[in-house]
Amino acid sequence: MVLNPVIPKLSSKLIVLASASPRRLEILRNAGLRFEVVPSWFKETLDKGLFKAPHEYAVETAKQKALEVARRMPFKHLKTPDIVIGADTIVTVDGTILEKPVDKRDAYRMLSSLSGKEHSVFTGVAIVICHEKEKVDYQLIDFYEETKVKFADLSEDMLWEYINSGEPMDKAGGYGIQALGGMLVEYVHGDFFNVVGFPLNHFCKQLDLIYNHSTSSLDQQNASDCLSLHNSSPSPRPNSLSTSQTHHIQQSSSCSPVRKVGKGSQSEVGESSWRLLNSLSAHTSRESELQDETLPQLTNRGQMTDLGVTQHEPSEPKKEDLQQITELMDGFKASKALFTASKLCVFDLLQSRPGLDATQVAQEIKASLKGTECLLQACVSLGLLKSKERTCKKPVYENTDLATRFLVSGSPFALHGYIQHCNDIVWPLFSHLESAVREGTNQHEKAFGKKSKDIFQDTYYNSQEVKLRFMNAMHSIARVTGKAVASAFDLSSYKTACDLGGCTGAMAYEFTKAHPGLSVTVFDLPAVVEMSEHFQPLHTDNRVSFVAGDFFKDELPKADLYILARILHDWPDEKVHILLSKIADACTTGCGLLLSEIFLDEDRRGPSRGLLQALSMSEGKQRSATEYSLLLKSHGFITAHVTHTDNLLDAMLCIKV
Ligand SMILES: C[S@@+](CC[C@H](N)C(=O)[O-])C[C@H]1O[C@@H](n2cnc3c(N)ncnc32)[C@H](O)[C@@H]1O
Repeated sequence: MVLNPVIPKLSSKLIVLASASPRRLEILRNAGLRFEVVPSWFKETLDKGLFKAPHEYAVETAKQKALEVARRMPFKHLKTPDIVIGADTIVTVDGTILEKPVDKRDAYRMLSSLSGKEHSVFTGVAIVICHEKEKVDYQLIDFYEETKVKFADLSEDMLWEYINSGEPMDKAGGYGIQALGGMLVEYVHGDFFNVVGFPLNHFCKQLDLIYNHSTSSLDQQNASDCLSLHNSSPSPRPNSLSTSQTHHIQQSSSCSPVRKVGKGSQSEVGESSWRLLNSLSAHTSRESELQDETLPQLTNRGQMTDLGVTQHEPSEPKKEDLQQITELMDGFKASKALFTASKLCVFDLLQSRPGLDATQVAQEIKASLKGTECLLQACVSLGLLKSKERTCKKPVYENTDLATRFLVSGSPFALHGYIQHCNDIVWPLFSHLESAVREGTNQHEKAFGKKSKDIFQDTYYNSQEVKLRFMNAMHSIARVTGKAVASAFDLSSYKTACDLGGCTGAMAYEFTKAHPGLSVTVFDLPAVVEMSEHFQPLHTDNRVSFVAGDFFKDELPKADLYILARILHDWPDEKVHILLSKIADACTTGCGLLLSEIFLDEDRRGPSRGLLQALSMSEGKQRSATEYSLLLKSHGFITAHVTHTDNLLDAMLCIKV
């Protein structure tokens, strides 16, 4: 087994799979590789027409997926991976590339084009090796594998039975060879795993080449690559990797989708190309962001020895490390300054009257001059306000674009309501965080002087004022996130939807805007529905209606799509099962369930927004996409698509089978 000798060398490395495909995950796990899963946010929208051959498209997509994760992690996850693996599988038949079907009709189109014919399955793989010094450098190895598959003649009945099983939806070419789709296949020529989604054998050969055929450690090797490549034009890879196969080392500053690949048969290891991608460096400090990206990076070669890094005096703390730690220590001060300025309506005031000085602002918000000056200056430092100095006069203030967009209460994306909720509810809970951690219980009694079993009924809807504030908070977040969630999937086959716990209807309105054929019933507690008319948008074509009820107890409105946006994280598994079984009972086969939440990374190391929110949660918990998928699967829903919307919420579309 080629992979085995490599594994010990990889055990200390942070290896990341930039793919949410459970099949790839299983293939690599079964091979004994230890890795984290961080699904790529790269959208598979490259123009296929730009590529001379289909495999070039798959390789480029794999590369962009892996690079997106490699570049995101140092910022979003605050850690740099050692290796990121990206992959993309496509099916080609008669010169057409087939990816994942978007709906049943698309699945039918794909499968009928494969019926009775031989087709090719290509998986492009990219291995990105990251080197973190003052900034992060990347090396890229990419390759692809082709497998030929022949389908039997498929009758209409067979086709539809397979489509209705739900299996085709998240698979390239619309079939899964490892499950029911295996019954459609007459023969396979080449690597079977390649058809499942990952060419394991070719990948192992690549790892072997990288880690076992090096004459020195990879780090050392990479360091010398960095130096030589920074100063030279494209050159062959140094001896350790220059076997009889062809390797291309290029100093590449372009992400051009059309690129040269070594000549050779599809399964030859020599197909891979090596590149040092300086221009794609992720910078770890603000100053380095400002550097000319084309300048060569200085690598202190003197620090490297045969054993790796030499012993040296404890170095001065790095500026960016200090910055990171102080930002964490001061984070609560920044939040509270934002909450206070928002509560005192500073941003609304400066929107209607830009150019006021501190004395005028203090008068208007009825606060002390000293305190107001400090608050305004802090807001300038946080990028929320701009100040203009006037000769011999006091500075005057106005909103930045960020404040105008999100902090002015009348703006379409105003987060004013949510900020007040953070100030009035989340902040007191976090001030008892130590007790929450010690006791493992919610701190409602300490924070608000009363126990809470059901946070909605016992805390949020206890008084009209608190209820409206909570609804305002939900409304503002839904308006910011709603469009991305509503347009994440093709929902054209659904006519009626029910937004369970849809609150003010803000999310429902986004769904009707994004899908002209869809009507949405918002189902929420009576206390909420009675106030919903206060939040209706001015122009509405009445495709949103409201029904009052309790989704744990009452009958759910009939619909062919159910929406659960930011609902399940509030509840423990027992309650989630009660709700899901009610939804499953209301659904017929083919009904959809759209779930929108923050999905935790599978290794639970991020995103920190979700993990921090979990600290103040009472009954509920945050979950990963796989955990949600499994909960839904136990009620007969299979996951068709998962998407990270690049917004505050992720989304998953599941189908009842
Ligand atoms: C966190 S909010 C999410 C609101 C909305 N889905 C969104 O994304 O903006 C949870 C919603 O669930 C509703 N809810 C809580 N318990 C409920 C129950 N037993 N029956 C119906 N709705 C409920 C709340 O009133 C609230 O509107």
